[in-house]
Amino acid sequence: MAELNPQQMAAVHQVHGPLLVLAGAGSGKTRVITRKIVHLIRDQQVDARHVCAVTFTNKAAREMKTRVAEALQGVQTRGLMVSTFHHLGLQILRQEIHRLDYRPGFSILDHGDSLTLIRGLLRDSQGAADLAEAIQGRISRFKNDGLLPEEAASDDRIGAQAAALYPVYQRALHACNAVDLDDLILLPTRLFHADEEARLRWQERIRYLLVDEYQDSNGAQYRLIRWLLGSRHNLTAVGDDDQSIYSWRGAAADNLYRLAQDFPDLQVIKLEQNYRSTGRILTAANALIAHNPHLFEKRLWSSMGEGHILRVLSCADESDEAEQVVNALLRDRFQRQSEFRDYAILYRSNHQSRPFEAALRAAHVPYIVSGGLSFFERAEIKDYLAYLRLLVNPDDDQAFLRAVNTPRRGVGSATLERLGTLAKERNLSLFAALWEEDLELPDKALTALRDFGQWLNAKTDEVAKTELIPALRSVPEEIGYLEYLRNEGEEKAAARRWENLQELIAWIDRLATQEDGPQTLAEILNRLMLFAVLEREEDDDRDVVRLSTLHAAKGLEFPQVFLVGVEEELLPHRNSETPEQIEEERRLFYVGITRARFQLTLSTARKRRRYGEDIAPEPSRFLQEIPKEVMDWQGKAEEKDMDPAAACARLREILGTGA
Ligand SMILES: Nc1ncnc2c1ncn2[C@@H]1O[C@H](COP(=O)(O)OP(=O)(O)OP(=O)(O)O)[C@@H](O)[C@H]1O
Ligand SMILES: [Mg+2]
Repeated sequence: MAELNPQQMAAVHQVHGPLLVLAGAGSGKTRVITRKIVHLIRDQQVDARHVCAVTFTNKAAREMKTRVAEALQGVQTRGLMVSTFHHLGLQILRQEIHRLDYRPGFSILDHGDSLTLIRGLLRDSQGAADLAEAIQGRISRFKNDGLLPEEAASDDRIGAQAAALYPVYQRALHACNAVDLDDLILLPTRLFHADEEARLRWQERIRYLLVDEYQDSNGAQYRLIRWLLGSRHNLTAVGDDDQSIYSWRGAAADNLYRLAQDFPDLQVIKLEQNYRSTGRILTAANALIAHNPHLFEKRLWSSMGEGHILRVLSCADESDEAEQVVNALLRDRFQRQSEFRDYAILYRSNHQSRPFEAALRAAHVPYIVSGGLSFFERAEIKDYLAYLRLLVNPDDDQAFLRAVNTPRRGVGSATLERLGTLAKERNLSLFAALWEEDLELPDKALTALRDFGQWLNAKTDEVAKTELIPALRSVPEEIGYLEYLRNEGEEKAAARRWENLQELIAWIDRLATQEDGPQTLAEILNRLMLFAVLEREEDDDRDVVRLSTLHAAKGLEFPQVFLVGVEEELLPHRNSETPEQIEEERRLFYVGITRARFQLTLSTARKRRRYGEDIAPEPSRFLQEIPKEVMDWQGKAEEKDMDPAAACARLREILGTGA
């Protein structure tokens, strides 16, 4: 247990009862969790299958597993659970979902599929189409707050509509044996509420529960924690109220207070030494966050020396900003002989990555965008996954609708409507309805539909009885997908999309051959859908610069951080109006600053294009909250616009026209 300070040590050694470690960024909270897992298994001889740790991202889970395995060196860790809340929920549902009257092999709907479903339901009750998204958000919010369909209520109009639709939506999901992302947490809580046997089984299994980034857990997750703890109360929660950045997703720092209320014997440990960042970075972070209300005063200190001064690049416009940042990065890398992976470029909103990607590409710098447009949002990937989903769960109506006409099989919308009506009348899935004897359709359409159904049946058989990967590999060929792609677009685009598909299949192959990886198609698909809806699997080993939103950077650290677009409207985001929203934006900035270990560079632009217009943004108000003496503004002097006559003369000079 080397390399733990006395407070960390105390947190690791307090094995029984509820414990909250409440501490600022970089103070070693995540390390406490990792070391505690090791302590439980190695020193306390707890069987690894009784230990469960919850992290905020899959990436963090992978990292933690690796660290634990390194420290345990060969000690048995089979059954150890380290995963996100969603993954934990999925694990529970995989074993128990039949007890909630779903069939095994259920589908997980992504955001888009769930929206389509809601649109369909709204059409029946004549709502405007653009309402669907608002309603989806509100239903998701109910679920995140831990509310069951019968518990949801709201005073405002859209909320009331959402509360009314929630049970209908839930029945529709159930009818196609599907769950949405929020259900991965909510359904286990419903199960544990109603089913004592299942509850006892899981309480017996998970005897030690450790939760990282606790401040961002939501109401549903809190319920799940409570159920899992049972009467043992062996909870280690670590968090930082100053890093709570998901209140829009129903996460409530309230969960911090709730712990104190619900567990009178709660122990609280504070950590104050920061092991990540140099002094000036911490001075900036401390001063900034002091502008927010606090649970208690946290003054982080570091023994790493004062370090570099914070650079602020004042840039002409967004492409200048990208160029300056990439130049600074390359210069720095050359001087320090460091690696690309030491650098991160962080921003508030996804769209801000574009100029940086362009500049990095131009400079031949390898990079990866996290939290960006996912591989899984591509049409060819969704098409193929729709087929796989049907092979596992033919009643997945969303997948059916996608697959039945991709590639086209001559099944028109009139046919599908007929089928849909019959399915609804009889409470059947679309797939089940197509075998109904009195399905009245023109011969050609009926044959096309049933041919498709028969192909699906035969393929499902093949998947069950023969080797999995070859059976999956032949799907695109059997359905004529390459020709379809060629008819859809140019040859080059078709080739690229075909390649994406091959990449996916190769990945599935890798997943299936991994030791303790998923084995059946249902398991593989569940795993893929989790990546697809939550985050992309990332190739962590590559030496690349990381581009990331501030949200997706939580918990990570980098020697060099560029935090770009530190302007009003961007950070704080222009949708933030209330004092509470501004506080959340400040926390987001705090999270960004505290990712940096040795050097932090901030940047602003004097001109930006927005909605086709040039605007002149102001530097973020947050910059004024950072003490001047730790900041060095660069390039501010060139701020003056050139006067037009001088510019003209200069141009003539360059062109050598003299006219
Ligand atoms: N006692 C210690 N001695 C030396 N280094 C430590 C110690 N504790 C933590 N560290 C290192 O400090 C860095 C920050 O630790 P960690 O990521 O656990 O902090 P955290 O509190 O989880 O931060 P965040 O709030 O950003 O999630 C890591 O590089 C970690 O290895
Ligand atoms: Mg952490």
